[in-house]
Amino acid sequence: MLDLKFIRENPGTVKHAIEVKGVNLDLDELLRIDRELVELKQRVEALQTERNANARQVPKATPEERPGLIQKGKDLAEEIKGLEPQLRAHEDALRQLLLRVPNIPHPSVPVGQDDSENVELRREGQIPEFSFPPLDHVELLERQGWADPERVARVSGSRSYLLKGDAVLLEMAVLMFAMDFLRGRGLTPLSTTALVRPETFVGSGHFPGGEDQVYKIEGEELMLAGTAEVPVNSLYAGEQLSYEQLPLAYAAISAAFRSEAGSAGRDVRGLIRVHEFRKVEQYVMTRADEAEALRWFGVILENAEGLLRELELPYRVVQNVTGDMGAGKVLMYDIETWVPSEHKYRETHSCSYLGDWQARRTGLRYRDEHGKLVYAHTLNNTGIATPRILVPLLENHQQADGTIRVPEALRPYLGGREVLGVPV
Ligand SMILES: Nc1ncnc2c1ncn2[C@@H]1O[C@H](COS(=O)(=O)NC(=O)[C@@H](N)CO)[C@@H](O)[C@H]1O
Repeated sequence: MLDLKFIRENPGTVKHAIEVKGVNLDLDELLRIDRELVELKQRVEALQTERNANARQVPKATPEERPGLIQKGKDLAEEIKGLEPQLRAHEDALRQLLLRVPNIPHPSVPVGQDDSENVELRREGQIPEFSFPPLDHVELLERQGWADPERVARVSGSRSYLLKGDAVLLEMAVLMFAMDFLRGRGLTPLSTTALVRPETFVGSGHFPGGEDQVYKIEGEELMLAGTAEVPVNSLYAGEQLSYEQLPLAYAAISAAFRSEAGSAGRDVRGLIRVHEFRKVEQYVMTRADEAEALRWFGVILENAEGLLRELELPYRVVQNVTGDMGAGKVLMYDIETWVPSEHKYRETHSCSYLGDWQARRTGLRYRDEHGKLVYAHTLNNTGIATPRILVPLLENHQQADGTIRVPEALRPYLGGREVLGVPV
C-alpha cells in the first residue's frame, strides 16, 4: 500500500506504475472517492461543530427558546447519523482500492510485459559436459527406486510427489544445510506453520488478487500459505518497534502450498511444480532507508548465490521487468539454476525489495532516532525450496552409472557419503 498523501501528490507517477506493471486499477476513481470522502468528513465536522455550539446555547436559553434549540440539536444529530453509512461505504471503497495500488518500481527496473523479457545480469558456474547421455530427474529417481509417482498420484492426485530412500535424506540434507548456511550468515532460524489467517495474505500483498493460488479450508478462517513470507511478514503486525531492534533477519522453514491455478499443462511431470513443497525463506525487516534496504537486497541475493555455489550448481541472475515483478515490488531479481534435461535455466529463487508497501498493510512501524513513528521496509528471497532444487541437483551431479555425486558441502549432512544411489 502507498501513502495516500503520496498518491494525491504524485498521480502521474502512480499511474505510470499501474501501467507498466499491468495492474487493473482506475486511479481517477480512487482519487474521486478520496475527494468525496474528504468532503463528507468536512460536512460531518461542520455539523458536529454546529451541534456543539447549539448545545452550549441550551443552558443559557430562555424557556421559550429552549425547545427550539433542543429540536435543532436533535435534527443535527439525525443529519450526522444519516451521513454515517455513506462515510463508511466511502472508507471501505477507498481502502479496497488503496490495497490494489502497486508500488513504484526502482528506476533500474526495465519496462516489460512478462518473464520472457527479464534481463540476464550474469551467469555463474560451469554448465556440465556429460560424457554419456544424461538422464532427466524423473528417470534418475525412477532408476534408483527413489520415487513412486503412480502410487502417490492415487493418493494425492496431480502435482504431488513422494521421495524414497536416499532421495529423502538428500532433501532433508539440502534443507538442513540451507538453514545452517543462513544461520552462519546471521539470519535467525524460524520454523513456521503454513496455516494462517486471511489478513496475513493482505499483509504480504498476495491478496487482493492471488486468492485463486491459495488453498482454503472448509469452515475454517485459516488458509494454507504458499510461502513462509506470509506468516513471517505478519509476525509483528501492528507493533511499534524501536529502531535498535531493526534489522530483523530470518531464515524461516515451512511447508508451502499452492493451487498452481493457471499453470495447467506446465511442468506436469516431476518435481518442478507441485502443490505442497518445503522452503527455507529469507525474510528481512529494515529501517526506512532505501540505501540500507538495497544493501540487504544484495545480502539475501548473495546468500542464495552462496548456497548454489556450495551445491556446485550453475545458475544465472536475471532482473525481473515491471510486468513480471508483481504489485508490491520495488526491485526483483530471480535466480535461475541450470537444468540439463531442459537445456535451460529454471527459476529456483526470487529476491524482492518492497519498500514500506508491505509494512503499511501490516501496520509494522518503528520509532526512529528522533522518536518519529515510521513504517519499516521489507525484503524476501528464497533460501532453498525443495523438491524443485532437487531437479538441478540430481541432473547436474548425475554420473554415468546413474548414481549421484554429493557436493562437498552436503556430505556432512549425509554421513560423509560422496555418492548416493547404486550403479544402475
Ligand atoms: N509449485 C511449486 N512447486 C515447487 N516449488 C515451487 C513452487 N512454487 C514456487 N516454488 C519454489 O519457491 C520459490 C519461491 O517462490 S516465489 O513465489 O517465486 N517467491 C516467494 O515465494 C518469495 N517469498 C521468495 O521465496 C520458487 O523460486 C521455487 O523455487
